[in-house]
Amino acid sequence: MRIGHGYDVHAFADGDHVMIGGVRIPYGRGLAAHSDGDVLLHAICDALLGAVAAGDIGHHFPDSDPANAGIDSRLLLRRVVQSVRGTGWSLGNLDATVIAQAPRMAPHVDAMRSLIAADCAVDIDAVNVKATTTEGLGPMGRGEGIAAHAVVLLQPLAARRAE
Ligand SMILES: Nc1ccn([C@@H]2O[C@H](COP(=O)(O)O)[C@@H](O)[C@H]2O)c(=O)n1
Ligand SMILES: C[C@@]1(CO)OP(=O)(O)OP(=O)(O)OC[C@H]1O
Repeated sequence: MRIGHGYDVHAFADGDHVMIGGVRIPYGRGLAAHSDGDVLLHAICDALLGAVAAGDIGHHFPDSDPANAGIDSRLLLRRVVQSVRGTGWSLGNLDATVIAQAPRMAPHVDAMRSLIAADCAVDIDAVNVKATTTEGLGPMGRGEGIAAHAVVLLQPLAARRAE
């Protein structure tokens, strides 16, 4: 087994929606980023890369590369999943936490889980997404941005086939 952790944060900027877990959530602000700013998917990518000691998302998809400008983070996640599988590991399960005072994540959590599970080629039961405010404390509590943590457990590809 291999374990990995990922963390990402993006500041709010002008806009009318945020992309979180592949879901477009209408909101009075957007997230500043080179890509679509999907902080949850970025944290998951980093957790997956961390689990196979392959660095981080910025190493594989630099924000200096125009090809990544405005890119759909689901594409990045699928590429990371392929790369992880190439090393002989596959996702066992993942658990993630979105830290945001607003907008509300709860109505969108099942849609996020479904998209993430599809991109990681696992059952939805292997994917948990939860959200918390910081009760108004700190930068997220002041509504300056959104952060996300993700933890993944990988299993050998052979073990998965044997299940
Ligand atoms: N952006 C958020 C933050 C939290 N939730 C949900 O609200 C519940 C209470 O959150 P706490 O701040 O007290 O941890 C919790 O069940 C969260 O799922 C949310 O939907 N969106
Ligand atoms: C995803 C990338 C690449 O478009 O850019 P951002 O959207 O700015 O996101 P960040 O979390 O800073 O991570 C890595 C980047 O290289």
